[in-house]
Amino acid sequence: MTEPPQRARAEEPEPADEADRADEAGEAEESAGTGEPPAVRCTGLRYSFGATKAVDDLDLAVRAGEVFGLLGPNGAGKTTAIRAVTTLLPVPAGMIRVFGHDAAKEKMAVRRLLGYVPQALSADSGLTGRENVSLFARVFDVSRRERAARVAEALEAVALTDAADRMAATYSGGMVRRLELAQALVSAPRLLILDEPTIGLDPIARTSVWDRINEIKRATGMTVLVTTHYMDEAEQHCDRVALMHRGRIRALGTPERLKADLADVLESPTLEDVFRHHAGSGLTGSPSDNADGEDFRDVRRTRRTASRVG
Ligand SMILES: Nc1ncnc2c1ncn2[C@@H]1O[C@H](COP(=O)(O)OP(=O)(O)OP(=O)(O)O)[C@@H](O)[C@H]1O
Repeated sequence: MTEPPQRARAEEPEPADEADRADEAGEAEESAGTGEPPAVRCTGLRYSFGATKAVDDLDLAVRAGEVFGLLGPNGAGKTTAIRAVTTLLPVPAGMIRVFGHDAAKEKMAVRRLLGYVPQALSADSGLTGRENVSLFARVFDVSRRERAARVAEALEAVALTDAADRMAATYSGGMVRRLELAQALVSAPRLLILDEPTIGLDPIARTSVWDRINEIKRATGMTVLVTTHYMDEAEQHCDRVALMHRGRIRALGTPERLKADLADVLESPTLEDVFRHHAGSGLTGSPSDNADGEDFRDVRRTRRTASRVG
């Protein structure tokens, strides 16, 4: 990855016209012909841990059926935002709606619509793959009559049928991640939320996880909301991305559009260049805006060493 020239940080991209802006922000989804509410709508979402504003006035609409990527460095607020969407963090009414249901007022309705793969390990190494998925089927109230078939389908969808009756402790990192996907899929969610689904995986395992996600999305029309540090994955697999920094969305749009917006100031910009432009000193003019000095490359290096499987 090449270093972006300094001038890219000092110049703002050309603003898009209002209609495009609204469309990029997801505001036009209801007039897009489906009449369906967005999969997720956050309106002025705020969440603080004591004095730390983890999410600060976030507006976002994820369209039904898209793969939406939330990108940002450590501490940007991505996990906090998606945990609020899952209802695991309480927020006041009116801030989050999932397929039209208010996350504060209709918590159970929202929970029934989504599958969540957290960043932390959620599979039990002392159970087989099938037992792990069955456990989630029970937790998510999949009827006893349907359970065995749904578990088998979920394992099949992530290509773990052959390994289903082996202990999860014998799985590779990529297989564990696919198992966690199966756990989230067993309740047939309309919205799949994935927090760093490929963290710590080698490139082949990363590809295999994304292949499964894309196939499931094609087969079911499921909406996918994903956080990732991997810009290449976001470019390749996300329909739209939001770049988040210090609790706020700094840019939002298709990867192509965000790069095109920067084309006037940088030759062949990458998504990483776009992020640097928006989250670096370019936004505030203050060099201290990225005072911790950490960028995606640092994050990627750190996370590559992360041990995912126990
Ligand atoms: N349980 C908590 N208690 C106190 N502060 C927290 C807690 N969880 C998150 N924070 C703080 O909130 C901010 C946002 O954290 P969050 O985990 O949402 O970021 P993130 O973008 O998901 O980062 P990462 O990629 O490292 O997971 C950070 O400053 C973090 O230190």
